[in-house]
Amino acid sequence: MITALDHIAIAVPDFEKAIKRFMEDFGLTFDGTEDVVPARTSTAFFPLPPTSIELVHPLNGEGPIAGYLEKKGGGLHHLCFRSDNIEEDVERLKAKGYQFLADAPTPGAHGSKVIFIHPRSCDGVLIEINQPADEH
Ligand SMILES: CC[C@@H](C(=O)O)C(=O)SCCNC(=O)CCNC(=O)[C@H](O)C(C)(C)COP(=O)(O)OP(=O)(O)OC[C@H]1O[C@@H](n2cnc3c(N)ncnc32)[C@H](O)[C@@H]1OP(=O)(O)O
Ligand SMILES: [Co+2]
Repeated sequence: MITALDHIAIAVPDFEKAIKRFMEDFGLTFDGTEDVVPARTSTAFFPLPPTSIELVHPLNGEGPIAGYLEKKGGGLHHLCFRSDNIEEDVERLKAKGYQFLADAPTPGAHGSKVIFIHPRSCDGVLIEINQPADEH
C-alpha cells in the first residue's frame, strides 16, 4: 500500500544552479547527487521531512527529463508515492485501469525500485511509485 509521499521532483535545466538555490537560498540539507543510469537521470535530494525534494536533470543530455525540458523548460515534474509492496500496488492499480510506463519496476535512486503511471491516468499528473531498498 502507499505509505508516504516519498518525494516531490522538480526538473531543472541548470543542475548546479538549482542545487545552490535549494542549499544556499532555501537552506535545505543537501543529501548529494546520484546519476541513475537506467533512468538516464541525474538526481539531487534534499530531505525535508516527512518528504524530500528531488531535483532531476538529464544524464549526459539524454532521457525523459531532456524531452521535458525541451518542451516545457523547468518545472514540477512528478510526485513519488512510497509503497511497502510495489508489485502488489502495480497489480492493484493495473486492475483499476491505470496505464504504467514500464512492464515492471526499474532501478531508481538510492537502490529503490520505481515505476511511473502515465499522466493521462491521473488528471495530468505524473505519478511515480517507489519501494526503497530497505523495504525490498
Ligand atoms: C532517478 C530515478 C527516479 C527516482 O528514483 O526518483 C526518477 O524520478 S526518474 C525521473 C525521470 N523519468 C521519468 O520521468 C520516466 C517517466 N516519464 C516518461 O516515461 C515520459 O516522460 C512521459 C511522461 C511518458 C512523457 O513522455 P514524452 O515523450 O515527453 O511524451 P509527450 O511529451 O508526448 O507527453 C505525453 C503527455 O504527457 C504530458 N507530460 C509529459 N511529462 C509530464 C509530466 N512530467 N507531468 C505531467 N504531464 C507530463 C505531456 O504534456 C503530454 O500531454 P498531452 O500534450 O496532453 O498529450
Ligand atoms: Co523521482
